[in-house]
Amino acid sequence: MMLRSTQRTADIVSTVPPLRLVFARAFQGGTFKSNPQSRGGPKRSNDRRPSAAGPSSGAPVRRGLPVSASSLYGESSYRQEERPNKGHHPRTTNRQLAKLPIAQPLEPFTDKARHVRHPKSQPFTPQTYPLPKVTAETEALSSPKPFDSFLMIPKLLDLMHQKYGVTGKTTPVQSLSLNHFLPSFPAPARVLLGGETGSGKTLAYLLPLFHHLKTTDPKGLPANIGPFLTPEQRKRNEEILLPRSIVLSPTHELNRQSTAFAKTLCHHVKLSVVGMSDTKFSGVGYRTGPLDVLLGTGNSMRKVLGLDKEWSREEEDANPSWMQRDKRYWNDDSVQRKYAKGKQVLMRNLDRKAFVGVDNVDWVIIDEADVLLGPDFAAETLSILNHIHVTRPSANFVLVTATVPPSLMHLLRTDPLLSSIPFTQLVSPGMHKLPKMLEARFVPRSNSGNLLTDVAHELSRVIAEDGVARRLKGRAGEWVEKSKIIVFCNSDLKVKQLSQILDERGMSNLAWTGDNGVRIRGKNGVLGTFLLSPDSGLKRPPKKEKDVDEVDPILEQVDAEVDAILDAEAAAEAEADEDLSEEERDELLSLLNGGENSGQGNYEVIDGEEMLRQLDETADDDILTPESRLGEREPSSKISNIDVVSTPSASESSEGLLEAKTPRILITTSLLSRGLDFAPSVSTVVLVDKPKDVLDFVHRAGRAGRAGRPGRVVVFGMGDGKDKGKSAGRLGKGVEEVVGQVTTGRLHRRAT
Ligand SMILES: Nc1ncnc2c1ncn2[C@@H]1O[C@H](COP(=O)(O)OP(=O)(O)OP(=O)(O)O)[C@@H](O)[C@H]1O
Repeated sequence: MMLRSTQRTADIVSTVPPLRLVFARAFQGGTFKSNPQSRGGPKRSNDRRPSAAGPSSGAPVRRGLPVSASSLYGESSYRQEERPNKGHHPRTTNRQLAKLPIAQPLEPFTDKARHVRHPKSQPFTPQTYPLPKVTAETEALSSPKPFDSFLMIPKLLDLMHQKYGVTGKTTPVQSLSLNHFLPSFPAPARVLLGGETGSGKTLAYLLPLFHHLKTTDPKGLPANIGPFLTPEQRKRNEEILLPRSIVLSPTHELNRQSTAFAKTLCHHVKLSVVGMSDTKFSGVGYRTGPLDVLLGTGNSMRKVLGLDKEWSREEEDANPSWMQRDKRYWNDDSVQRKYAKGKQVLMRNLDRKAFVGVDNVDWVIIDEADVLLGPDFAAETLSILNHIHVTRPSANFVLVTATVPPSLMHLLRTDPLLSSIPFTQLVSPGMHKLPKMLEARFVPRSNSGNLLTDVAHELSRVIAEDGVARRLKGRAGEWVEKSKIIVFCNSDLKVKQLSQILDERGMSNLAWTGDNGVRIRGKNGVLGTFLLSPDSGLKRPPKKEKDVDEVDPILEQVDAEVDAILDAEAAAEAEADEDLSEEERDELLSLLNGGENSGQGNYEVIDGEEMLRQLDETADDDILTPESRLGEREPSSKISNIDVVSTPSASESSEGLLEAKTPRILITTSLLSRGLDFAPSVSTVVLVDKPKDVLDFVHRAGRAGRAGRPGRVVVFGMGDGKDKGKSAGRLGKGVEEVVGQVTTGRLHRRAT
């Protein structure tokens, strides 16, 4: 009897994974021994039928079963009628016992053993999901057209004419999007909008969004916004913010830039926009009632929607960023009264941990969808989509991306919500290609072995090269802004190390990492000097024109004042961008030459043409073009009057003089590789470390060469230098071939 009972216990223990684990662990140490043969034998361990041969016929023996184990399952765990012989078992004699095989000791419990018994499921091998073929129809739909070929509202059309001129044309991805959404579209929309970096995807989703928000007939509006509100709706309007559209971005920097751009456009078309510009969400806290567009990162959106249960009031209170911002005003008696109501709303919402209702949401735009629906963020993003879908099943979803990895396509086909309505893929023919005007340059590892010194050296060359080009253009009557460079590293530590090296060389730079103070305060700050201004090309709207749907003017004023203070702080961090004055230059020259009258200096002021001429004389004519000669030259011992090329010895003495200049070099990580629209002055992207994969490469490189402008990407530590100066055409081909097949893994050599 005891034997049968222990047999079953051991069988259960050995086959049901969690139990087996518990028991194996509990009995490790020697008291419990089981015979492994019994598990692999013909009698299936989960087979509850009694053996016809009876309990003693070849049944393995378990010796030393602790009392606790038998009492745990006990005899009562068997129903009486299931027992063989209805519970009457012949007593096992000592002789019978002696004939039974001796139990073999159980193999010690190891991870390996566990792995063998429960092999992990096969790793996910993504299928490849080819992008839609570029057909004659796609070509036609994506061909650039004048903006007035689409039936958008006149105010939007005016804006486009202002920005890109009356002869301006849409980009391919904008044509695809406008053709699909205007004047009407099959609702609810499920659209995947794809185009290469810098191809104008922001407008490709904002134009149809604004058009439809603006043209929706007020009678057809959700009840909370319509003119005839019930008392409940009125109450809800007073309690909570009710956006009609939501735009999600992966980073605060991108969110702030998109918000600034959307606000600029909305000043003209009269739509209300709120961006959760803070790393927390003070911008939303005060506000209630209808709103047209709410922008935020996935995380902040989850918080304001009340989906982030982890978030606590204490955490918010402890955060100095928004508390400082608020206290600055609330400690002032005269304004305190004015904001009492706003404060009340904020505090109440903080307590109930939900600021935003989805009752009116008609549009959800997911920018950089391959990140937000990628392995790291998919769960959070899907929780937002599901939350909205429950209340607003008719909401339109638009996914925007420059790269479509198979994991995204897989999700679109397998996720219950996303697969419920197939996504229409509006993908521009240039998708998965590098921008046409991007030149690639490979810098092999130097023998010195000091990568960061090599990088500093290369940066000097790039600055000198751009300086000469700028000077030559200036002579031809074209004013060109000083060029800027973005350097991507793989770690914050390397960003800081490189920044230090450049500081030591007197090369003013901005190191931007996740823990950057300005970033945490909720501003892009001095980073703004690298970004394209949101209102570039647009006339400023008249001051008195106030947005009709805009929120409380007092709160707007608060925002404006806060912005002014934060801007002033940012400005203090970055002094004005000016050329060296005559005086400064002379001083610098004197320093570099070891003192005014030392007579030992090798430095002089030369202009760009002279620099080119001198370089021409020394360069190897067979290999290099006049432009690339600059790049091949050792750091100059001259100071051009355009840009300063510093050497270590120069930098030591000139440090103080140069550091006040606005940084022309931005050093960062992949944090800034997504979506940000950098100013045309950003001529070059430098990749210090190998990007994580080819997608990462495409996005980093794509910060230059935007909107059809020329740009260059300098890749360190790859190639043998022979690829120098090769155009992006060949490079792009490689990228195109592999980019759609990458989920994770190493960067493909061919793609770089
Ligand atoms: N029709 C157009 N004509 C000329 N320039 C345009 C047009 N549409 C957009 N641009 C410009 O192209 C630049 C890049 O636009 P945008 O930032 O939207 O690119 P993107 O495709 O979103 O890039 P990324 O993939 O890096 O996010 C912007 O400076 C924008 O002003």
